This record gives sequence, C-alpha cells and structure tokens, in this order.
Amino acid sequence: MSVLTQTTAKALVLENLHKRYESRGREAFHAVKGIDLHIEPGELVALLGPSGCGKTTTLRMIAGLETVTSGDIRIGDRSIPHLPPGRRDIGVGFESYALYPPLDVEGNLSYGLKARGVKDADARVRAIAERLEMTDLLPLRPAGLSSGQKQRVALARALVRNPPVLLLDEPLSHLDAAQRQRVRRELKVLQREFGYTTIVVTHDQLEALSLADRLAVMDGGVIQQFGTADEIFDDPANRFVADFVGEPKINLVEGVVDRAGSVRVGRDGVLPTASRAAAGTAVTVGVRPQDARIARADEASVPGEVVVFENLLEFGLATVSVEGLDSSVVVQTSPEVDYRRGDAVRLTAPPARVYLFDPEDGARLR
Ligand SMILES: Nc1ncnc2c1ncn2[C@@H]1O[C@H](COP(=O)(O)OP(=O)(O)OP(=O)(O)O)[C@@H](O)[C@H]1O
Repeated sequence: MSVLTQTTAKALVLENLHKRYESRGREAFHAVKGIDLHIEPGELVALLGPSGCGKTTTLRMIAGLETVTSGDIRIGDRSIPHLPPGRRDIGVGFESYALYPPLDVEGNLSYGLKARGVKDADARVRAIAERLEMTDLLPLRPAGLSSGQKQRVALARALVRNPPVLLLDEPLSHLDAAQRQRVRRELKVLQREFGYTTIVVTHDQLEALSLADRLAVMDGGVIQQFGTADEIFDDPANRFVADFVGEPKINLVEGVVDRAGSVRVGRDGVLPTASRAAAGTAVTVGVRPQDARIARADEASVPGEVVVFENLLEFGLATVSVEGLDSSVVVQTSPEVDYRRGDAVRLTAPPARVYLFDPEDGARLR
C-alpha cells in the first residue's frame, strides 16, 4: 500500500478579494480588484492572463505570502486570511520559494514533514520522487541543480505535504518539451488520485487546457470569465477573452449591424450573426479561424483574396485580404484543399460563431 494517501478534498472560495499595494510617496496600486471564485473540492483551475494582470498576487494572498486588502478566502468552511502561511494547509510550488542550500534535495523535501512530526516522512518523499521520476535528484544539493530540476523539486515539495489545496505558479516553465509533457501528465494523475483542490498559474494555453477542469481568464486585476475550455472558447464573455484564448488568434474586424441577424464587414461583405444588436450599431466582429469557412454561392459572405496559404498538414491557414478592412483575416481550411496567392474566395461562418463586441469597451453584444 502506498504511503501517499488521499487528502480530504475541500472547496477553495475567494470572495470579493482585493489587493492594493501601498508604497510611501506613491499612489497605491490596485492589483486585484474584487475577485470572486468558487473552486469545487478536488477541482483544478488554471489562472490565465497577460503579464501583470494580478495572477501571482492572487496566489500569494491565498498562500499567505501577501496580505489581503479586503475580501475573504476560505478553505472548506474555514476563513484563512488571518492565519500564518504555515497553518493554512496549502502546498505551494512557487519558483521564488527557496530551497535550503545546506540540505540535499531529500532533506529539503522531508524537512517540513519531520518538523511537523510526520512519521513516514522519508517513505513519502521517496514515493513522490518516484512518481515525478526524480529519485536521481534526491542526493544532490540545490546549488548543483538546473532550473528545470529545481522546478521539479519545488513541485515535489508542494505535493509531499499532501495538502488539500495546491497552488502552482508556472510549475513546468523551465522543463524541456518532453519532460514537460511527462510531468504535466503525472501532475494531473496525482491531482486526480489525491484530490487536491488546485490553482495553476500558467502562460501556456495548451498547458491550461490539458490540465484544467475550468479556466479563469484574468485581466486588469479582474476575472473576465470563469468556465470550461469549451465555454470560454465557444462563448467568450468579451473581446479580451475572445482575443486572449485561442490559437490561431481570433479575427477581430470592424463592422456595422445591417439588420437584426446580419452584419456588414468591409466594402461588400455580409455575415450572419446570432447577435440581436440593433441595426446601424458600429461593432467589432470576431470570428475564429476555426469557425470561418469558404461560403457557398448563395450564402451571405465576405469576398476576399488569398494573400498567403500555409499548409500545416492537419489543416491549412489562408490569410485573406478583404476590400475595405485594414487588416487581413485568417481562415483555417480542411487538409485536402489548397489555395494560391491571388485566389478569390468568399468567407462565411455559422451565425452563433460570429461574435459582436462593443468597439469601445469590448463587451459582448448578444
Ligand atoms: N510589491 C509590489 N508593490 C507594488 N506593485 C506590485 C507589487 N507586486 C506586484 N505589483 C504590481 O501588481 C501587478 C500585478 O502583478 P502580478 O505579479 O500579480 O501579475 P502577474 O499576472 O502574476 O504577472 P506575471 O505573469 O508577469 O507574473 C503588476 O502591475 C505589478 O507591477
């Protein structure tokens, strides 16, 4: 029987959480502006967003490494902002969390457990090291480790405590591609097996999609959308989310609502849309390359000319210039078709996949 045991899964709840960094002589900086997040017991949530949006600040407040300006954080039914980091029952895998240089990796991993009187500390360290394929690192000193190795040690240290809540900040960023895939899978297996309620901060969308049950997309200190990958991809809450999530990037072009259910794009184009925005409204039109397709002759469509065609084996990407638009648009095509520069095409998309946004504030016009 393994020494690793299932944790008692607990919900992690953030309620109207704010962080203002105060520094003398300067205006306070409002980095986190009222976050509400309800993470189910055993759920893995990826926190996604551009640099500076407040991801790390949020994680540090949960971990107790940063004070909370206002709002509440609860693990199960226990409010934690007043507790010191060591009493929060949280496993933290942050890069900045230093290892003790005089101890070898094994010592670093077992130190905290032994300090708390955990009896089978050594066996637990070995078991985690095996699962993360890092037993060869156990006798080494931190000074001799590569950044990728340090990262695996940080992950092991977070996991070895068997915490009900796990916080990981870019846990795989220094690993090479092959290791990254392996550790990512093992992390997901361990997380499922042991039921840690987990937040992972990542810049890598593929990593977020592969690991997470739900994604929280953040910008400007605010959660812009919280949902499954499909919900966020298929039904983006606003222009920021539509633009931030998805590869290749969504096409965003200017347009004017023609009549209900139809929007004019470029000089001669028309697209169907499920939006009920009123006729005459100036809008930003969003269509994902995956949703755009070549139109039949009788369909509402946007005429254009192929500028570049990239054959990527599983699909093609046609970059198409459209009369009257400042930027070209990208269409993902099926593998069997081939286009050349100068080919005339007509583009369309399903009405539910032609999103309209307010050109000023980016709000979705449904
Ligand atoms: N101690 C601090 N004092 C003042 N401002 C800070 C402090 N720490 C962070 N900030 C600011 O708060 C904002 C959010 O920072 P945070 O590190 O949380 O962002 P992030 O989303 O994690 O970014 P990254 O992905 O680059 O780490 C940034 O504008 C940052 O400059």
